[in-house]
Amino acid sequence: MTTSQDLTLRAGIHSEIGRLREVVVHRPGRELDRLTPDNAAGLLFDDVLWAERARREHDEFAGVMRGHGVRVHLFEELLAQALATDGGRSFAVERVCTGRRFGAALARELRALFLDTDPALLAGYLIGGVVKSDLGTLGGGSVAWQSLGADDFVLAPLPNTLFQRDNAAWIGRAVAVNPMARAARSRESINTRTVYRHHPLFAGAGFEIVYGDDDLDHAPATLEGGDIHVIGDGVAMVGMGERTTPMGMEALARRLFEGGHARRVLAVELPKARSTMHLDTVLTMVDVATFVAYPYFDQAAARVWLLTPDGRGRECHPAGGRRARPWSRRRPLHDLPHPA
Ligand SMILES: NC(=O)NCCC[C@H](N)C(=O)O
Repeated sequence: MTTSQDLTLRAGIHSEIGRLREVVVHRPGRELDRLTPDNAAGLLFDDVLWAERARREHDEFAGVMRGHGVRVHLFEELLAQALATDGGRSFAVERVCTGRRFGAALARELRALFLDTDPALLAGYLIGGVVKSDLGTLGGGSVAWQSLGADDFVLAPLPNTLFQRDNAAWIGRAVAVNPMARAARSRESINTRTVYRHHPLFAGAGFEIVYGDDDLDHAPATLEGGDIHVIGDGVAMVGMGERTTPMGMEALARRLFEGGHARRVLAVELPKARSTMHLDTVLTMVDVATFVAYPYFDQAAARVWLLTPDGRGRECHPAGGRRARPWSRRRPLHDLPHPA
């Protein structure tokens, strides 16, 4: 059960460890059923998941959160509700059905079809993907269509919708709709923007989208929410590694400062490897000055910069030198010394 219809939203994230009141999660859908040994790696999965089991586990998890008084919003429902508005539907359809993605002839037909599709079914298509046989007879003059087999994807599935934290991140009352580093996840932003722009739940929620809510190609200034930790007291920590680049981090920091959403950003360099894909892969904040750390992440070797609203980013060296005295083992991260 979701209460997304209730139009009062307590929106904002002010720390990693405060009380959770509202959460957006995605219940695994058809996109997970569509993972195969052949396409898993391209869709950024190490293996094929047991989708039915994932759904059961998801339902239990959501139930536990509800039991603690958390209002749980299911992303696919939010998307369907946003697509039920005229503005939301045309916003999404225009951006998904482009000539570049499908060729002009098929794009035109898909646009007409999707504008006329039931919102819940369309939300399922936009997340779960579409194979040729889902659509019946289409594409009279389209070579792109004719060249597809019955089981080929017309529209690829987005199985990483599961990782809701990555595509949209809240920092205080600021939202970044993140330009994703991998092509397999880039379409997630269209779905997320559709929800934030067109779902009535967010209409009066008093937040500002500070990054990514446009049709620009932001690469190489990519940014993923798993790299963003809201430490508290106006400080955000951003990992830079395989997915988030220094340019993406700087763009976010500048927008956060301009909007008064943060007073400090700590940028932490991560090894560019899958095992340290995001900051939240290696560090989890569990109390005001306590993190659980991935043991193979060499904290002492990590370079850290402090960015301030004057537009400067300065590397932080703890007293005695970075290697001589690993700050991360002695001080809470939000207590880093100010650079000289
Ligand atoms: N924040 C996270 O832990 N995100 C995990 C993302 C995994 C996903 N398969 C990806 O490669 O993007």
